[in-house]
Amino acid sequence: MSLHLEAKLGEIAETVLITGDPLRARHFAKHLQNAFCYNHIRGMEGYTGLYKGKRISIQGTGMGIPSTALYLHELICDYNIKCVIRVGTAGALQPTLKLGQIVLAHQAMTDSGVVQHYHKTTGDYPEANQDLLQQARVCSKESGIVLHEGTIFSTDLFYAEESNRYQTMVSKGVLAIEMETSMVYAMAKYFSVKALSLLTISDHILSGEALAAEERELKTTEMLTLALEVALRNEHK
Ligand SMILES: O=P(O)(O)O[C@H]1O[C@H](CO)[C@@H](O)[C@H]1O
Ligand SMILES: O=c1cc[nH]c(=O)[nH]1
Repeated sequence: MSLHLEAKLGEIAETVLITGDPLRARHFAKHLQNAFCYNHIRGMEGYTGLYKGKRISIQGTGMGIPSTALYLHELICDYNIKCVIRVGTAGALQPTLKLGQIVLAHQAMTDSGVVQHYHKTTGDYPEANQDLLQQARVCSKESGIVLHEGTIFSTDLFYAEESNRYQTMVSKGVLAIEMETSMVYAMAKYFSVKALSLLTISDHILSGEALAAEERELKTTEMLTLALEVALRNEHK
């Protein structure tokens, strides 16, 4: 048991899928066999079950870097997890991206002041684990689920008032914006844990179009399938 998770030692698998919405974790857990809920503290549900015979956990983290960093710290330092795959949603920044498409985040820029606590170098950005990136490409090819690969941006501020806020990101070719990946990649590297982030486009920053809540659940299932296949093939070294 840790401060915010009541799972017994051994109840959380070495590979954990994380997602902002704890109800999405509950929904995703329906894709596992024999899944059980190991955490109810603060309603931040977490489940462990089997996918094609492999133990996998799915944990809600809440929105944003502070909440995600707290759960990820406890998962790594108190429950010894070895691999984390974020399955989240993001806003598209490039006109070529369509609602429901999936982004594979190579690296994540950020405006957060706390990521530097774990990512101490300047001039580069926290990156995905290369083995997991490669596995995601293989799974994408085999399943026919298309991935859009590139840089994303993790922000601390969902709503911002400047009209030109996204201009630089768009012109630099940043694919999408969300609120956690930069810290997930930075912490994972710091603690020698593997990390990958898959993001379903839930809205379009440029056009304002957005998926309805029920559509969002439907569209995120493809991303979940891909994440489970990556998790299945991942070996801990
Ligand atoms: O769908 P999730 O994983 O919550 O991710 C995105 O959605 C939330 C904002 O609506 C932020 O957490 C953002 O990163
Ligand atoms: O952080 C996020 C997540 C989804 N869509 C956005 O526009 N921002």
